[in-house]
Amino acid sequence: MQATATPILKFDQVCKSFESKRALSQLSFQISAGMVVGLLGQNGAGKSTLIRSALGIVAVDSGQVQTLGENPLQLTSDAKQQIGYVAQQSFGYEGFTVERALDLHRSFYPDWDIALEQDWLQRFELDGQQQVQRLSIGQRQSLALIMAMAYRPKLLVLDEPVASLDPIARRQFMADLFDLALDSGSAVLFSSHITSDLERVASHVALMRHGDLLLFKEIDALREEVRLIKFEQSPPHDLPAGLTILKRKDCQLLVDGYQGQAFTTPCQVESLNLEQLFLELHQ
Ligand SMILES: Nc1ncnc2c1ncn2[C@@H]1O[C@H](COP(=O)(O)OP(=O)(O)OP(=O)(O)O)[C@@H](O)[C@H]1O
Repeated sequence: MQATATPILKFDQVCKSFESKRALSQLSFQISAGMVVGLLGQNGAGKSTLIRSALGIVAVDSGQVQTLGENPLQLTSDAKQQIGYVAQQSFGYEGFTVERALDLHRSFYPDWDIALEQDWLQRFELDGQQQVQRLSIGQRQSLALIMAMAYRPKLLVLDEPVASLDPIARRQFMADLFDLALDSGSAVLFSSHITSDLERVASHVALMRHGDLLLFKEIDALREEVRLIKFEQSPPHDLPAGLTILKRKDCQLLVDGYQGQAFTTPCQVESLNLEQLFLELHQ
């Protein structure tokens, strides 16, 4: 996938603590148009704080965040019109039917794509006459997704968007996310605990632990370059050039930057899928 050079979201050395608790630690990364970035990390790793900082819901302590080239705490209405956001907890519109809720929501966005809205209503099998408060949690989440996507925002931010969706809706939604990013020149940032979804649709993965960004990497490059090296004895001190150690445990090293380098001591080199990588990093 080609990503243009101008970053849609940029974090530079960003730190954020809540009282003495560190939520973000020296975070730096950039997201450009066409990128679908999956944010992965344990509970409390800092994913929501990162997302909220990007949207100006949370003020960072130090470093710089730029969202669509602006300070997220002072976004212009023009920039706000180009951001779509679905939070972990669902939204209001109680007392409205689905149709009336969409009518109201649509009125805020001049670039609303009615065909896209209708298409998604059908895919999620949402009934326009249904009262919002009678929708199941998954159906509400589906409606929230339509509301965040139908104006084809330049930046779409989703905090665990599919956790409440059934596997069919989830698969469909994740596939469409990718298409949307490609078609509309959008960037997508989403958090998920479902590594298989993330592996299937994300172009990049951002892996967080205790507020640190351990890895921000293209999925294909991750498959190629992250390896678990199992040595017969303690790992040697002088490793081949180009390797970055992600984790050291007993006779094992988890490394990034593997390109077929040869080791001087006997070892076994194993590739990992995303779930295995996640487990290795957290064991
Ligand atoms: N408003 C807040 N006040 C105090 N502490 C907070 C606040 N928001 C987040 N934290 C703390 O910051 C850390 C990161 O939380 P965050 O919600 O960003 O994690 P997360 O990766 O999104 O977790 P989860 O997967 O459970 O949603 C946690 O230790 C959390 O307790």
